[in-house]
Amino acid sequence: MLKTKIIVNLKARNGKAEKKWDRFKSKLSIPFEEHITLYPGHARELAEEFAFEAQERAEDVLIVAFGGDGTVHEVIDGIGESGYIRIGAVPSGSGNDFHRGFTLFKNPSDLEKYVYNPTGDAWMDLGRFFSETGQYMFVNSAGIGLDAYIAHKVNQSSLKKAFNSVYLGQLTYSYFLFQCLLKFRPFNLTVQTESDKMTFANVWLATVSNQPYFGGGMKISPKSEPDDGQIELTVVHRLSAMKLLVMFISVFFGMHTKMKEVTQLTGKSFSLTVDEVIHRHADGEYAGMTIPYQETRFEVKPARWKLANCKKKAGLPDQLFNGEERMEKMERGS
Ligand SMILES: Nc1ncnc2c1ncn2[C@@H]1O[C@H](COP(=O)(O)OP(=O)(O)OP(=O)(O)O)[C@@H](O)[C@H]1O
Repeated sequence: MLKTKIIVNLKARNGKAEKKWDRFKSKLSIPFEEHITLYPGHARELAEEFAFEAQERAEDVLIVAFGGDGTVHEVIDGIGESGYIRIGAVPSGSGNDFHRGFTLFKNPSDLEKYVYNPTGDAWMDLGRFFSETGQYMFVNSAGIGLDAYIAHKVNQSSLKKAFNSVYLGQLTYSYFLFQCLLKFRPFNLTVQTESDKMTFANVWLATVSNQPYFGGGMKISPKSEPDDGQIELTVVHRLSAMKLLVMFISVFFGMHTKMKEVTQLTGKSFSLTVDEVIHRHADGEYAGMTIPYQETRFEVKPARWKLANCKKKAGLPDQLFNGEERMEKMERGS
């Protein structure tokens, strides 16, 4: 039976995760370790420690992130590139975009079945970005502009709690969209791809996606596949505040891609340079501000973490090689 460690953020969904955890735990009959996070960043530290232990013991371990996107982000950041760790998740946050883009454990019995018979694991890509002010990773998406500004306001606000208390957590982002729209000033953007350089005027947001969803269920990047070794850049530019609102509504259905003001590119890296001080985010968490005319380089790291219980066909044949061999193969480009 696979060793199982569950990292639980009781503070997720403004504390509502606690009740869910009590119910979930009471129905589990497999042996597992429970690790409650005590402060922001604790999930990352725990995951790092578990990955280190697994490496030392050459032992496969399942780490389940019980929380929202922030908790999953920390856990995946913490494990580094360990080939011994499989990541699972139980959606218990407000937005839960991770859980829309990746397979998860919907209930205790899903988890138990997997632990008795751990099949269907698949290597998933990781996004990273680098700038003068720091280095960040992302599992779902990262970006510059209005989306980052909204994410920052949402995370700071006590209204998130109010929405969560009436089970409308995923509407928080939409609510703040209206507010931030009035304050935010579009910027100019230069994008350097692997083969091309392009400029965009009056940009509202530039988002880099590893999976389709962001902002609590908006399908911003319908083509994104988290195991294809590529990332997608979405640039929303040259449109009025009113049309931007229409675009955000159409995003829920993935229809915005037909608008001429929405440009989508696929690649392995994108260097973005803006002419203003603009908010950035990584998986919906504040990730510093841009420095005007200094680039932020986004890139994909293919097959860097292993998703448990993956229901879709994996991009890489996981069964064929272990973590170290996998890294060697990738470095050799095979
Ligand atoms: N004991 C704790 N006290 C305070 N904050 C914590 C604690 N444990 C974890 N956190 C922080 O809680 C934050 C929010 O968690 P998480 O993102 O999982 O839930 P959420 O915000 O409700 O969901 P989502 O991100 O899906 O909208 C994370 O940034 C995490 O670092």
